[in-house]
Amino acid sequence: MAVQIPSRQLLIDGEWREPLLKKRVPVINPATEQIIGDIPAATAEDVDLAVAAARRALSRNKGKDWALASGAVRAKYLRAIAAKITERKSELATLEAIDCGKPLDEAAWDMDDVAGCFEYYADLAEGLDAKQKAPVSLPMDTFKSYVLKEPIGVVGLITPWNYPLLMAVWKVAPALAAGCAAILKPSELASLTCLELAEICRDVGLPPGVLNILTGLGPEAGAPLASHPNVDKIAFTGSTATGSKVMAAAAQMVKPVSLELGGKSPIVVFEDVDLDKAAEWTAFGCFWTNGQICSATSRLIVHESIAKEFLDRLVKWTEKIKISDPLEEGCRLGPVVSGGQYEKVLNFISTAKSEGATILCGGVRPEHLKKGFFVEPTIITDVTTSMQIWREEVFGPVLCVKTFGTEEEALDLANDTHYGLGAAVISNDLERCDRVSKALQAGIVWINCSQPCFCQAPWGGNKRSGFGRELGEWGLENYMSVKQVTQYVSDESWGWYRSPSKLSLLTLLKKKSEQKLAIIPIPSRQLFIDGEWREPLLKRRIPIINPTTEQIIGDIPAATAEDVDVAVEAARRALARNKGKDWALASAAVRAKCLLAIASKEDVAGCFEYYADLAEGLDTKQKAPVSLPMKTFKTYVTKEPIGVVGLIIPWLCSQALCGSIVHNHASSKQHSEASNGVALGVN
Ligand SMILES: NC(=O)C1=CN([C@@H]2O[C@H](COP(=O)(O)OP(=O)(O)OC[C@H]3O[C@@H](n4cnc5c(N)ncnc54)[C@H](O)[C@@H]3O)[C@@H](O)[C@H]2O)C=CC1
Ligand SMILES: NCCCC(=O)O
Repeated sequence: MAVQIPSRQLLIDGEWREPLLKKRVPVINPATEQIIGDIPAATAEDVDLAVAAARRALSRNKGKDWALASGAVRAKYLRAIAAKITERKSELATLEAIDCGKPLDEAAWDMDDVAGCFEYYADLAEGLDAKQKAPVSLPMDTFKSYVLKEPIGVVGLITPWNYPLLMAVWKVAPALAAGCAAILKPSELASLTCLELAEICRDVGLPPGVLNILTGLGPEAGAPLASHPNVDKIAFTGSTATGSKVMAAAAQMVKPVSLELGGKSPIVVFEDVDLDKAAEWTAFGCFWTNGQICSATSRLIVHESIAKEFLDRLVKWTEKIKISDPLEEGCRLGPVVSGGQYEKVLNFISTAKSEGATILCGGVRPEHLKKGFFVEPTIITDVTTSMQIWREEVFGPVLCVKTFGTEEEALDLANDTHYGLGAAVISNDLERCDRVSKALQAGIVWINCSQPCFCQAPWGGNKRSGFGRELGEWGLENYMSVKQVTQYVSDESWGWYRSPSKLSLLTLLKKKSEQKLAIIPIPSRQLFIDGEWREPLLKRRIPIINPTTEQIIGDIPAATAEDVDVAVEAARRALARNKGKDWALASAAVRAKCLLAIASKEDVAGCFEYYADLAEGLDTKQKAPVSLPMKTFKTYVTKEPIGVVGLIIPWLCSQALCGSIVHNHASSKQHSEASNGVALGVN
C-alpha cells in the first residue's frame, strides 16, 4: 500500500515554520529500509523562537487566555483534539506503523489510547477549578491557609520513538490541562504522527504558542531545549544515558525534571500457573511493540519444577507470532525501529552466545524477510546474573531466562537490577501475589498479566528507571506548582518587636530566655550512626562560634566520605533488617510511635507530632483503588518509602525542623543538637 507522507514544517506560535537553518532529516520505513519522506530538523535558533512563543502564550491577555483561564476552557480544546484523533485514527495508525515499525493493530490501539488520554485530562482539567483554594488545617486560629495549584509555566517535553504519539501525549495532555505552554521534541526516528498532532492543534484553533512542536536531532534540538533558561520544567522519556544528560543540563538552571527511563523488568512465573495463559502473557510482556517497551518484562524467572515444560510451551507460542510488514493483516511483530537498533539487538544476542548462553529460539533475521530491520523473537537460556543480557536493556524482542527454587530466590533474582520500572508475577495463589508485589522493587507491578497500561493509573519507575509519575492525577501534578497562601486573621498586632509605644511581653520573654541560654553548657557529641555515637573516622571537629560573643563555645564532629559510607551502609541495613519488617515495611503506625517518642523529648515536637499523625494515616491509604474503564483488570496504588535518603540542611536547621517560625523558636542549644541528629537518616 503506497502511503502519502505529508510534508510538514515545525509548529511554532500556531504556524508552520521552516527551520531557520533549513535542515531536514530523512524518514526511513524500517520494514523496507526505504526513504519515504523527511521531517524538519530544528536547531537552537528554532528552540529560542518556540520558547518565546510559549512564554507569549502564557502571558497573553494577562494569562487569561490560557494559564489563568478556567480548566473548563482548556478541557474544550483537549476534547476537540481527542475528537480529531478519533476521526483520523486509521490514517494516523498507518503513519505510525510505517514510521516506527509497530504492527498496524497496535498502532490503532495506540490511537484509541491517545484520544482516551486527551479525554481523561480534559476531565481532570475541569475538576481542577473546584479543587483550588483547598484549606490547610492549622494549629493556630490567628492564621488561615489555603493551597493554590498553578501551571509550572513553559515546559519542554522530550519523547522517544517506541510509542511516538502516545508517549508525547502522556506529557502534552496533562501539561495543557494544567495550563502550561509546551514545546514537544519527539524522537528523530519517528515524528510523523507528532507533526500530524500539530496540524490537529491548528485545526481546533488551539491558541498560538500553547503547543509548539520541534522535530529534529537530540543534540541539536533536545539539548538546547533541556538547557534553555526560559523553560521552567523538562519532562523526558528515553534512555537512562540521555536522561542523565538532560538532568545535568537542567541542573544548571535548577530546573525541575521528571524522567521516565529504561528498564530490565522481571516476570516471575510460579509452579501453580496455567501454562498456556502464563506463556502468552510472558510472550506479550516481552515481544509486544516489537520488544521495544521500556517496561518489557524481558527477564523470565520461572520455577524450576515447571521450567522445561513451560519453556517448550513458550517456544511454541513464540514461533506462532506472525512476523511481517506492519501493514500486513494479522502482523504481531514488525521490524525494530532503525538500522542502528537492529545492529544493537543482534550484538546483544551474539554477546550472550559468546558469554556461554544458549539461544533457545530466534536470534536471527526471519528467513522469509530479506529486507527490513526484522529480528525473530528470541529466548535465551543458560544465563548467569553477570551476563550483559541479564543486566542491560536490549529494547528489542529478546527474553532471557533463569529458574528459581524458592520465593526468596525468585525475589532476589527479580530485584537484582539497577532498574526499577515494571515487574510481573504470575501465580494462582493471590496471597503470594500480594506478598511478592510488595517485595518487588518497581514502580509498576502486574499480577497475572504484563504490560497493560491505563491512563488512569500512575506510571513511572524507581532506581535508574527515573523518577516522577506520569498518567492519572499524578501526571497532572507533574505540571503544577503548589502555592501556599497564609493570611493573618487576628485583630491583635503581632507583638514580636518592641513597639515604639510599649514593650511587648514576647520581647521580654525572649530576652529572659537568651539570658538563660548564655549559661547552658554545649554538649560534646559525636556523629550519630547506626544508633550509636561514633567519632568521625578522620577524627576531625569543627568549632562552634557564638555569633553574639564571637567566642568558641564548643565543637561538632566533622564527617567525611568515609563516615558517609558507614552511615549509608547502616541505613541500608536498617531498611533490610528482618526483611524490611522492622521499618520500611512495618505498619506506618509503628513509625508514628517512634516519632511521638522523639516529640516528647524535643522542643521541635510540633513537626514530629504532625508527621506521626500522617504516618498513622498512611496505613489506611494504602491500596487505593484506581477506577479503570475495563472490568478484566483491577488496579490499586500503594505508597512505598523511597529507600535511603540523604538530608542536607542549611544552618537554619532548627527552623527547618520545626517547619514554622511561628510556634517554635529554638535555642542555640537545640540548633547544635538538631544538626548532630539529622545529618543523615532513613526516611
Ligand atoms: N520509562 C518509559 O516510560 C520509557 C522509556 N523509554 C526508554 O527510551 C529508550 C529508547 O528511546 P530512544 O528514543 O532511543 O531514547 P533516547 O534517549 O536516545 O532519545 C529520547 C529522546 O531524547 C532526545 N535526545 C537525545 N539526546 C539528547 C540530548 N543530549 N538532550 C536532549 N534530548 C536528547 C532524542 O532525540 C529523543 O527525542 C529506551 O532506553 C527505553 O527504555 C522509552 C519509552 C518509554
Ligand atoms: N504501554 C505503554 C508503554 C510505554 C513505555 O514504553 O513506557
